[in-house]
Amino acid sequence: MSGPTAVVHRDSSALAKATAARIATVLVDAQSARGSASIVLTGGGIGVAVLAELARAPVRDAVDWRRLDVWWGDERFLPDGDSERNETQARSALLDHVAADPERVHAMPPSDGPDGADPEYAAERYAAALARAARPEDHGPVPTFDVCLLGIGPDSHVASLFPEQPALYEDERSVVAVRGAPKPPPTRISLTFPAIRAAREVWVLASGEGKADAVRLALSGAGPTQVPAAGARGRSRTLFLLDRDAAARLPEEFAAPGQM
Ligand SMILES: O=C1O[C@H](COP(=O)(O)O)[C@@H](O)[C@H](O)[C@H]1O
Repeated sequence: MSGPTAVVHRDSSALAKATAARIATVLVDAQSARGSASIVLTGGGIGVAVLAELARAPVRDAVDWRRLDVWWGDERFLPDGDSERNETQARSALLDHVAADPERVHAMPPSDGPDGADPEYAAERYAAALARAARPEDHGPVPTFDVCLLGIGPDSHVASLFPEQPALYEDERSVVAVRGAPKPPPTRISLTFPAIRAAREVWVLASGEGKADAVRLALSGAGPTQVPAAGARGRSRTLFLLDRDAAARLPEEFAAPGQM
């Protein structure tokens, strides 16, 4: 796993634009090197803003959207089309505006889907889809995602891995149901740490002063049980992509003069 690097942008708009450009570059590079690319999307304010910027950016035309697998890091377990679903928001921000292959857009099941309102079955279904997509060279039950985007909550949750919850201890399953989440809605589906850590690159996105303490803790050597974002690491690279407000309390070793 790679140690994290922090990159600080002037404000949330610059953060969203720069991250959109980064995504396009990573996807183009992956398609050039391996024929296709894969990305894990996040929900949340800055995560969806990044997708909207990517939809607007001319560089989006450099990506071959049909050779892309789209996965989600977590989902709010709500009916299909609910405006609070991460899938619904990602579709309206980006996926409805590009020529993605519907067969390669792998949304997490909704609460009125084939498993009904049972998030455990829905989590198993998603884990099975990931396992089918994994190839022998992936060495595990999930594909080696090219990039996994994660938001971070003020409580330092990433995906739907909340502090002190049982999902944090999962070391076998790639996807779990989460019940009793402290942030609504209480029922969710989430990738686990082993699935997140299968990604080549993990990017934690944070905007706003309300995230500054969570970012500081995640970069201060805290344990992932108390500070889940501290456990989000990529195989090759881990980036914390921040605006100045979210970076306001960075540990000294991350606060490079050129970034502030
Ligand atoms: O509920 C969720 O929240 C987090 C962070 O959201 P934000 O609006 O505070 O940035 C997000 O990462 C996660 O995917 C989502 O389900």
